[in-house]
Amino acid sequence: MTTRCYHLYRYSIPVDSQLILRNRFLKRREGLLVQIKCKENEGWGEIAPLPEYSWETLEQAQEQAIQWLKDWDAARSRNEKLSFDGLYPSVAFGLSCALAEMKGSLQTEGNYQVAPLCYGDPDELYEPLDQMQGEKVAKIKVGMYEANRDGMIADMLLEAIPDLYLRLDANRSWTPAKAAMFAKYVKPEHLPRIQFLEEPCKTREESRRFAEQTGINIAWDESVREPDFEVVTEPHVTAIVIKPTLVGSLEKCVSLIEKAQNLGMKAVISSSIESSFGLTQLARIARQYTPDVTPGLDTLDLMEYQVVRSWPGSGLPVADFNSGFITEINF
Ligand SMILES: O=C(O)CCC(=O)c1ccccc1C(=O)O
Ligand SMILES: [Mg+2]
Repeated sequence: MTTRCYHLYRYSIPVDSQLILRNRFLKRREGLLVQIKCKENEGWGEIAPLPEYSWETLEQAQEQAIQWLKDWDAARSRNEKLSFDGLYPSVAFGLSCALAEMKGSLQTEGNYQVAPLCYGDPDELYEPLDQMQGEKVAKIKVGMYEANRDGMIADMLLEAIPDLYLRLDANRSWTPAKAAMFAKYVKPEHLPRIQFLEEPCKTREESRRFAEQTGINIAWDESVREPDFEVVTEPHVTAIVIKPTLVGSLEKCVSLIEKAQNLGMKAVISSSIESSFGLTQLARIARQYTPDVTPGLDTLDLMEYQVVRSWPGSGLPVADFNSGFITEINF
């Protein structure tokens, strides 16, 4: 009799009609839930490649996950381990979470105090910021409208809320001239409360120059996933953003976190728009490995349902295994 078993489920839930990823509207968020059981221990993970960001499709991820589970079972019966090397990032992340849960190495408490995310209307921030305990930090997407408007909004919020810290995210959208235009509208005395601006310009070199010229701290996000990236100290680079679904196994994420922490930089655990299932695991990872940093996980409200595990305090309905949104994959 075998002591190991595993199951895969596919979820597909409707999302808020406004959600645009790069060039495309996302109508449903789809992904896999994997369950691994070994004797009386079990662990779960979410594998959810993000369209427009992940290189792998859900079909490719599913096929690879099935193969890995079969190989893992065979390896374990010879008392060997099976590594996550060569797997797609989303697959490595989901499987490594399932193993970590099973082994009890992923703690159960999470950090559900996230940085409220604003896509352009600053009025939406006042209420969540009012509810926030401890460090007041919000994240604003910039680079979608005029750069001077972005600058004015950031400046206005920093002026109106004296204990507010901001994270801004330009997703590499600004030319050096536009980035300079943004900076011009933020009063110098407010600049220290910009914790960081993620990837202001199209290239790392332009972003570095922007930081040097304006004194605004920056963070790497897209760069972290590029093959030549290394965590090193650089002037004005105060953080790296880690999106585990796009980065890879939990072990790989933890190694990046430790490198950043050793160099005095923040490592920010951030969402790739996972379901509540994956987001609650990310909140646990954040609490365990980045206890002093507010994670960037405020994306649950883009969805119309939660998936199986609920986020504390969320009022969204929870889709369970019998809901019709989740189907088992037989293999
Ligand atoms: O980091 C956060 O606070 C929220 C997550 C987020 O912004 C994001 C989510 C999915 C894909 C890309 C991005 C991004 O950082 O641009
Ligand atoms: Mg970003």
